[in-house]
Amino acid sequence: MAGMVQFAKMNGLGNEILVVDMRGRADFVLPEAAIALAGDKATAFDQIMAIHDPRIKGTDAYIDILNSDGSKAQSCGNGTRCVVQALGAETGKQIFTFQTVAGILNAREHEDGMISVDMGTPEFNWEKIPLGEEFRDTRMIELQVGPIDAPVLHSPSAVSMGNPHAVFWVDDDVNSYDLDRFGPLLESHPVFPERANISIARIRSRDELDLRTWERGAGLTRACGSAACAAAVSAARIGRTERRVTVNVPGGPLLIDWNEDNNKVTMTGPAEWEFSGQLDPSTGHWQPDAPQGENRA
Ligand SMILES: N[C@@H](CCC[C@H](N)C(=O)O)C(=O)O
Repeated sequence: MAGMVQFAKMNGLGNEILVVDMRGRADFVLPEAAIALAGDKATAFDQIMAIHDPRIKGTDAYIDILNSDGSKAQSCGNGTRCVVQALGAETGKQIFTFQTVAGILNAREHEDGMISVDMGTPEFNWEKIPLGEEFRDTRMIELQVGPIDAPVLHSPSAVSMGNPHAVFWVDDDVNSYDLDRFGPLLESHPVFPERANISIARIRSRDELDLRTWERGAGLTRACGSAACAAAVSAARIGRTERRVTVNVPGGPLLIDWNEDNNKVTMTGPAEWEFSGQLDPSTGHWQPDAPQGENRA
């Protein structure tokens, strides 16, 4: 299907997002289009959130998520907030239900502009994360970086928030680790058959964490919402924090709240609009919208 579609360049705490309006169409944003858009400085992004017509009753949209390497992702917390802000501005609605390949997501925009997303139920079973070998206890799995007798990073917690995550715990500054170097090696380690998002986390107190993430399919990012959720539930699971924590990512703070029934992780944070345009979902060719006030033919 030919033709341009509308998009908005947005960000969620510096996690670079393209929200692409695919409603009314049967085609998808193709991986080659994603790679072309990611390679252009003006449209460089971490995730594309492609909004499609709802597939099931009671949902507002189906969302297809692509990483900047063209691969698909099951979940994207920061991108979901961007979709809520974009659709909220269009419709005046504040409450949304989306379907993704990982299931149903409920989200709400608050009066102050902050947006909460229910990121669903964390999965700790090794086969479902998935891990490449059996680990009965995924609170700390056997995996290390560096010399066997003095590892630089070791024993990460593993969890799926719809997408696979490994969280390495450190006691010092998360910025002092060369995540640029370890990230790509760990992302594709055989213990993660579907690759994984790799994070380094420092627990500051029972209600605050610092976090940096190397994202599967996107590399180092300024924020990763699902990783913030993964770190928060993992820290609570090993007994080092409460269930409600602030997670400081390079782009700013996210509030994460894991409910007592263990089936809901609510992430709250901002979303920001940058500019809009039209793009071709099969090639990635794009053009900006005329600035407001200019005469559009
Ligand atoms: N930035 C996202 C997570 C993106 C998906 C990830 N790279 C994957 O492939 O699983 C977020 O905010 O959650």
